[in-house]
Amino acid sequence: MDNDIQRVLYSEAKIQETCKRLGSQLTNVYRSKRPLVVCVLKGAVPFTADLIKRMDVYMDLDFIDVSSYHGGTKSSGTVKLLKDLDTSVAGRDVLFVDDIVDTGKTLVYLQRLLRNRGAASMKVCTLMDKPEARPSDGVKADYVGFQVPNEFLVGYGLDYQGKYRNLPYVGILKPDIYQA
Ligand SMILES: O=P(O)(O)OC[C@H]1O[C@H](OP(=O)(O)OP(=O)(O)O)[C@H](O)[C@@H]1O
Ligand SMILES: Nc1nc2[nH]cnc2c(=O)[nH]1
Repeated sequence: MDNDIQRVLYSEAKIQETCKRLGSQLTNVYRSKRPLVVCVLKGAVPFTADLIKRMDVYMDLDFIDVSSYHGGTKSSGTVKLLKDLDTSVAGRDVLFVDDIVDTGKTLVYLQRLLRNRGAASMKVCTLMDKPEARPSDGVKADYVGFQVPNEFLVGYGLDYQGKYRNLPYVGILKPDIYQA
């Protein structure tokens, strides 16, 4: 897989350092609460796994699966709910964990869905934020690892046609991979 990567943007060590920083920030925020951590499948799996180990709080963990990217590099614009939570969110302090906020459509969809179910609070922690991909008055993440350039990224959960999620770092693919 390494041969398909043109440039590494965030190394494994840098990502782990960032998980540690975000984890201690979130420990302070949720110290006296018991948050419901919602991992947004599938891309957020590696980040969620590393982040929650750095959060020294009592918490519950659940998973929701939504999708708007269908094998390519562009959002279809329509977010679909593929798997719902198992937990009731009424009165809960919800922390969404995602790998990237890009156009923000996924987040808008998720916040609307859970607001209607009576969550007490909703915050968003994302490893990567691509603010250039949405209007300046668009949705905002509360806790951000890296502000990333407006490019299509892979690795550490992020896929291209289902591949590269298991790379331990985040990078940019060589252009010929898209043409292959
Ligand atoms: O801000 P947006 O433009 O909505 O993009 C962000 C979403 O896109 C990716 O998920 P995707 O829909 O590709 O599903 P996946 O995590 O299963 O790959 C990523 O994991 C985010 O959830
Ligand atoms: N693989 C991948 N998926 C995304 N979903 C939203 N933005 C991205 C991105 O830059 N790369």
